[in-house]
Amino acid sequence: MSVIEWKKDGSVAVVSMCNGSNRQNLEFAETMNRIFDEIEADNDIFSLVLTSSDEKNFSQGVDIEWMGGKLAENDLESIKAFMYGMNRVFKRILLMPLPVIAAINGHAFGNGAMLACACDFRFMKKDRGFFCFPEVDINIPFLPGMIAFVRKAIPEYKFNELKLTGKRVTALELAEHHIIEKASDDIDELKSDVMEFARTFTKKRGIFGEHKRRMYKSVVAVMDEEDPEFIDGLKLFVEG
Ligand SMILES: C/C=C/C(=O)SCCNC(=O)CCNC(=O)[C@H](O)C(C)(C)COP(=O)(O)OP(=O)(O)OC[C@H]1O[C@@H](n2cnc3c(N)ncnc32)[C@H](O)[C@@H]1OP(=O)(O)O
Repeated sequence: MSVIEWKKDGSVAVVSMCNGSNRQNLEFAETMNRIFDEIEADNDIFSLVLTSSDEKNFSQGVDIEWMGGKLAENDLESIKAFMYGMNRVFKRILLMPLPVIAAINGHAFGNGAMLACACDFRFMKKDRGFFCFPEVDINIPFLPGMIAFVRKAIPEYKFNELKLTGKRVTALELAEHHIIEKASDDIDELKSDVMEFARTFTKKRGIFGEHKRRMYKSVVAVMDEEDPEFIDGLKLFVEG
């Protein structure tokens, strides 16, 4: 079974991460990029909802165990392919010529939280699930490109707090700072809120894509120009 699946619901593509905690590894990145190819090729799709079928998790971020295994095998190329693959996922969301809406149905940690931040809009349910950047506690620095695109989703004062404390927050706190459109009561309300919002979009791809290209030009430049130094040099952890 695939780690990510998608289906069409009218003009909306619903992409569901379906591998439990949805840890991100090379297979995750390659599958997401393949699904984006399929969605972009279908001109009857006007919005994309990104969610997970798991009861508890949206995505818990990087698959640290997979990465540790690749390091132990000295398979550094797979790690680099994963990092570039995820950057491609983030960049494609930033530039996709249709709205990408995250339905955060559970825990969104690290790269999982970042995945939601790359999206144009976010909704989250409030009864269970935390949003968190734990990197400060697990010795993982953000890539420069990550810092650049998270800033478009989170006000600077709040990003400063979340990034430097590593605190876990719920949908209610995210809604207070307009990081999400709405804190939905439960999974059923989340689904209906997100689908109702997604269906309001029937914008032409040309103009929608051009808006996003101009808005995120400087973010994409950071990803293209500054990230390779850290990925190619595998400067992914900080000691001490
Ligand atoms: C550059 C990028 C780097 C990376 O990506 S690095 C990887 C980063 N990822 C991580 O570090 C993830 C690591 N994973 C974890 O730490 C844990 O795997 C989780 C915290 C994600 C989940 O832990 P669990 O114990 O399975 O969580 P629960 O059972 O869902 O919740 C624990 C308690 O918290 C309550 N709770 C959860 N959400 C809410 C909410 N929104 N409002 C109020 N309470 C909530 C629950 O009910 C429960 O409580 P009760 O223990 O009493 O049953």
